[in-house]
Amino acid sequence: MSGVAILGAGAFGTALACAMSDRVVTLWARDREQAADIQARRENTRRLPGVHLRDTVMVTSELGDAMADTILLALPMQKLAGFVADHAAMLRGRRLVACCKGVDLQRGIGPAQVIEQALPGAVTAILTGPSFAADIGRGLPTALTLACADDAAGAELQEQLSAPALRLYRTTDVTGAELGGALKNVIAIAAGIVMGAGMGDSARAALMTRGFAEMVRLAESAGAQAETLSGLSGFGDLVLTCCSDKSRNYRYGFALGAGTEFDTTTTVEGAATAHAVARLAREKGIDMPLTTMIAAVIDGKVTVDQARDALLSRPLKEE
Ligand SMILES: NC(=O)C1=CN([C@@H]2O[C@H](COP(=O)(O)OP(=O)(O)OC[C@H]3O[C@@H](n4cnc5c(N)ncnc54)[C@H](OP(=O)(O)O)[C@@H]3O)[C@@H](O)[C@H]2O)C=CC1
Ligand SMILES: O=C(CO)COP(=O)(O)O
Repeated sequence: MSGVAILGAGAFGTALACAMSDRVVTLWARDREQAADIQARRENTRRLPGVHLRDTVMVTSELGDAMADTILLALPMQKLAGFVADHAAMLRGRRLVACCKGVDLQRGIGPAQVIEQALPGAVTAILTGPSFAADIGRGLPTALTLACADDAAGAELQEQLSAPALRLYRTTDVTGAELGGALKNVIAIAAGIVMGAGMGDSARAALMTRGFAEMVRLAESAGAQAETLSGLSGFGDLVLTCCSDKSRNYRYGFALGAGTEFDTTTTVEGAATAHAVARLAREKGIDMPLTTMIAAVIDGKVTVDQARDALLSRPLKEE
């Protein structure tokens, strides 16, 4: 057994399958009809329409047929714990690369720890960084971070998962990489709110900068290195997601700011993560005013105007 399998045929899993289709790669969808449809049409019309899958991408709904030595888990963050617990026997002994961005709401931990709790001793890694599925799927150049605490295993994964248009950088700072990816989604919601409410580009730049300060503060308190947050998985993804309406987190925030409807079935990782992180910040005594305010706006506990006024009237301080 060798090779790569991607579990989760959402937008990102499908895009990664496209990027790695210079070799045979397996894509697993939980829905039998959807798997058959993607396999026959060579297109995931539900999650990534308009992107063609080469014949080297094998699509299946049989999990047993999607087992390889390296497994990419491309599921929403809040579904990861249940999935790895349900399929622990099948996943044991494989290298597991989490591709999701977020903090588990119930457990207050990131994807690597979620996997390690279900599968103690597993080789786990994180694949994260600035990358819209639509861009990757179209073969546009993308650079991502591959984080693995075991540097030798990380180097092997870096070689194995790099592809012609997908350039992977490596780090052993798993906590920094996963917190960068998780927290930038919360700030992207905030950036969307700012733009949706018409507060302007300058306000967005201020918010991104102060949001980045919060990201570094929390990550350092969790043992991460500040430089990791300045890399692709933190700063890189923050810029991408706060400045593009291709981002679902940004679009969700925009709808909150503009007071318009938003499709609640859309995957918006920053919403649950805002609550998980606001709780962590409270417990650890870390000052995270933006994240805390975003969680309150999402819950409808404060309005966008109240949030703006409260943030602007905080005591003046050094930068
Ligand atoms: N889209 C993007 O541009 C990027 C996304 N990511 C990250 O990738 C992760 C996945 O996002 P994305 O692919 O976009 O999300 P999508 O909403 O496009 O797809 C989610 C996928 O997960 C499947 N799924 C949901 N719940 C379960 C479950 N319990 N068991 C098995 N499969 C399940 C869905 O299946 P079904 O269709 O049957 O509901 C669907 O295939 C997120 O953490 C996101 O932050 C990272 C970088 C870029
Ligand atoms: O993480 C992403 C880009 O790097 C995708 O962002 P959204 O989940 O907000 O669409």
